[in-house]
Amino acid sequence: MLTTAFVDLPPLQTAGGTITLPGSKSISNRVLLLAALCQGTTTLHDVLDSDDTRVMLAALTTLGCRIAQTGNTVVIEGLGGQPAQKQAHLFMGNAGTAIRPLTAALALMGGSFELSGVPRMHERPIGDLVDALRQLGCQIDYTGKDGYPPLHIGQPQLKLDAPIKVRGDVSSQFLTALLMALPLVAKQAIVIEVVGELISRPYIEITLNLLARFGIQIQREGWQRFTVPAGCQYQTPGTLYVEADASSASYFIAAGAIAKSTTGTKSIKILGLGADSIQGDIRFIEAAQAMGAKVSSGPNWLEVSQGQWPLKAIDLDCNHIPDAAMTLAVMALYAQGTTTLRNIASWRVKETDRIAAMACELRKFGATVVEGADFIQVTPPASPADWKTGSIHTYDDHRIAMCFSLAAFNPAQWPVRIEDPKCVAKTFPDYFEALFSVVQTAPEHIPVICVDGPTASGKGTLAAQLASQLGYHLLDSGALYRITALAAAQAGLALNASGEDAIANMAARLNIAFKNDQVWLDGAEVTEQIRLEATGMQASQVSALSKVRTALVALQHSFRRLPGLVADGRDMGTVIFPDAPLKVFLTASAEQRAQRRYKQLISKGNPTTLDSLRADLEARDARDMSRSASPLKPAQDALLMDNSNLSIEESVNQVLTWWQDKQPF
Ligand SMILES: Nc1ncnc2c1ncn2[C@@H]1O[C@H](COP(=O)(O)OP(=O)(O)OP(=O)(O)O)[C@@H](O)[C@H]1O
Ligand SMILES: Nc1ccn([C@H]2C[C@H](O)[C@@H](COP(=O)(O)O)O2)c(=O)n1
Repeated sequence: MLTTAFVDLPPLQTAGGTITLPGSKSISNRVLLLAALCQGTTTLHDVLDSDDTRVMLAALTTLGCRIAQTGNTVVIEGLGGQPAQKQAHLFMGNAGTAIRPLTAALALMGGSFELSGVPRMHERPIGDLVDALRQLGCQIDYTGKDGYPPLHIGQPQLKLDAPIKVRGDVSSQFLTALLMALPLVAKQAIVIEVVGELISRPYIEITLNLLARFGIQIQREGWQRFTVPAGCQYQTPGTLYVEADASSASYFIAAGAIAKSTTGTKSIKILGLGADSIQGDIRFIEAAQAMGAKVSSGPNWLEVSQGQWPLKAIDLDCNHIPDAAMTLAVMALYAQGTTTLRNIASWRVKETDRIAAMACELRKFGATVVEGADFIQVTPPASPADWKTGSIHTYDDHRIAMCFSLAAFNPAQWPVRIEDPKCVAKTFPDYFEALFSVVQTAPEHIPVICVDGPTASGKGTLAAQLASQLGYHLLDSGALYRITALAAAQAGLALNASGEDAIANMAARLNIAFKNDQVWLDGAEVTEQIRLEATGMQASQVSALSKVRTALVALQHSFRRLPGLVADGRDMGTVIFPDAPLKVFLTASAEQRAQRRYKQLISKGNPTTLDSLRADLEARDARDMSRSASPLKPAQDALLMDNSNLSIEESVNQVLTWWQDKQPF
């Protein structure tokens, strides 16, 4: 997962490949709770691992439920209708799919429970559910603001004869919560009457479908009246597979519709759900098709490619796909004409006020946006020249981060900045990694920051920190020369012109792997070995051989991957990435460098002397600078930085400032 302050998406061009999506949040949290409420053991496969499901799992564990988790498989020993702990404080984060059904279940079972969440959760209404539960005799108090969490739940005095009325026009989760919890107390039939027009009906269908899998057959009259049958009891289905998340699929369906196909790979194939999914957001496919997407499907898969282009504007009631409809709003940027998405009032009470947020962020691209109480209307920029770009504020809302990543396909080829990308952890922690695995762009669009300079100037330290702060890949090109030198020395080759052909041959076929902070050569860990001063000197020797340098070029280019690269070495800016938008030539006095290396080696327990180190590094620099093949020198357009008197933090901040100065946002 990207944990950086922002991620800059380079302009994207094509899409193609196969992706397996994480499990559905709606299904995961429902089945976790149902498995906890019933008697017996349930094994749930492909469960989503995200912030919201962790909130549910933590709450169930606190309530005394025995849960074993291995990867995405969760085995739950049900509580059999009563929590083992009758007193608890449960932190619900910002997980609406956790707090609502848990409130209902705990209020009916009774005890003494505090339910609270993040500040935004305390702004999300729950009053309609509490009102419904109070009709049943549940004891629920607001401990903050009336109508909103946090809540205190006490011991109920249940009266279940009269039909329960619940509002259905603010959130369907209130009805879901009652439907999931009432079987706990259904000694007699219990009737729920929905007041107002029920929104987001497909989510109720998921609830009914999953309840049926757990042995509860709810009787439904239209969308206004639901009966929980007398004497019904949760029964474990034993094993259950969670479908991939249909809302998460919307970003990849949209990418397939917007992007040109990659040559040879015709489309994006999405694994984990098919068009027959039980999730309401699967109907996003129809909306995407109406806009021009070409979609085919089979058991557990979807395949999407560009159909009509430009996309067609639509005017759609989105009540049935409230979450995925946000993706349509970004697709509208690529449509001819004005797209209107209606009946989306529920957006206003989600993770943020999504109508206001979407309007504000879409305007950053030059779109004309009209917003109303329950609709949004998007007219794209008139021509590629009218497109602008921006830094997308994400409001701690995973869907805003994910859907705006699609703006990186803009025809003006602007990069797009997404702030706080880790907010996707709510439902899709590895969203950006997944996106980068199925979208492509020309290498010259992928930014590279080059850091070249002499030995022990701090290149590696600087490059690693830049990469970590920008979420970029890292190329330590010196390590490649060090590994080559080690392999050559181990093979007994002469590290000079007489061994050049053999070493170059070997360099072209190196079997290396970088795993976390470890370096592996031919299945053996060589992390410490390649960092020895002696290996550095040998690396300097083999790096003077031009055939060896040529043999390592393709490998170095292969590190240029989305979303960007920081590369450190001697010839990054001059030879390997001459088109890099930022080249830094880092120096420090020989005295400073010798002292830094001295401290580094002594702290690792490697005895040495300052004088010998200084002599070695000066000899190494002299060879690196004087060789005929790609000598160490600043690129013509490099920015020079002498960090003799700068701290690491100051050096990093200086380069980040230079980098920011080059951005359009
Ligand atoms: N600005 C700085 N101030 C003080 N110490 C620094 C600074 N930058 C780096 N260092 C320290 O100097 C040592 C050498 O840094 P680093 O290994 O990053 O250099 P390098 O240029 O990559 O070396 P080499 O080319 O030999 O791989 C490290 O211990 C690092 O923590
Ligand atoms: N791009 C590069 C990177 C490294 N080398 C050579 C020269 C160095 O002395 C040696 C070890 O590099 P270090 O790990 O100290 O950065 O490898 C090069 O020629 N070109």
